[in-house]
Amino acid sequence: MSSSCRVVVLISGNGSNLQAIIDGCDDNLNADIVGVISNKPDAYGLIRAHHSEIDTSCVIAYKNESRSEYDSRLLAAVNKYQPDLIVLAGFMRILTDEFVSQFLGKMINIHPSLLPKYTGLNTHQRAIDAGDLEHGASVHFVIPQLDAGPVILQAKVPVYTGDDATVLAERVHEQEHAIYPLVVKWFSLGRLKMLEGKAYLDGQLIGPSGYAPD
Ligand SMILES: Nc1nc2c(c(=O)[nH]1)N[C@@H](CN(C=O)c1ccc(C(=O)N[C@@H](CCC(=O)O)C(=O)O)cc1)CN2
Ligand SMILES: NCC(=O)N[C@@H]1O[C@H](COP(=O)([O-])[O-])[C@@H](O)[C@H]1O
Repeated sequence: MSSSCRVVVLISGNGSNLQAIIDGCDDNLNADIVGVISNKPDAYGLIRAHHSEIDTSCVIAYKNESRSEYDSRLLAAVNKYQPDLIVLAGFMRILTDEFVSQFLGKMINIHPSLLPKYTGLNTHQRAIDAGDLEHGASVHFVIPQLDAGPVILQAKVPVYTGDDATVLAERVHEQEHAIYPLVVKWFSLGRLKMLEGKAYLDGQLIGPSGYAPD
């Protein structure tokens, strides 16, 4: 059996996606979360990690610290774990090109929209305001350009009349918790790769809207 995939998860908040991946790793013996790093000391995801006896650390931004200086400290904290995969799970900082370039093809993110729609923040309200009938989440490889990396897997949810951002977010979260652990499993089994800026599963090119079974 190949050695386990060493996974480091970066968070900023509640950590429900972290929890889904923790739970998923219990079944997927090929992945092992070796560290959780937060930029916020009060992130509930740190509690979740502690409950699962996962090592945690905080990298808190100093006042007047440049983005590059912060990312240098974050890089040192990440590399202590010697990860095979970095998972951004509600990590709410834009990472510098220098940081991202260290982990091309081994860093993924979950974004609460059907990319390429609604990169950035406040995606649920933007979908509601636009009158969209469907919304969702996307798992993608991380590249320097924000939320622009090749999409790996998407999940769609309906948008109902009367939805507010909180209700829609909860509907999206349910789908996030299903797809993110699956993508981590694919990567940990060596099935998922990023080559020349494109995502491949089992050697097959993944389309712009993510993997779609035949
Ligand atoms: N270089 C990259 N960095 C990050 C990516 C990426 O694709 N490339 N994904 C994001 C995750 N993300 C959306 O999925 C995201 C996170 C944060 C922000 C943002 O505007 N952050 C602000 C601070 C906001 C806050 O503190 O609430 C900032 O960093 O100035 C946008 C999108 C992770 N990083
Ligand atoms: N742009 C990044 C972004 O908005 N990510 C979103 O933050 C939430 C984190 O929830 P969690 O802390 O419960 O996993 C998730 O919905 C994720 O899609």
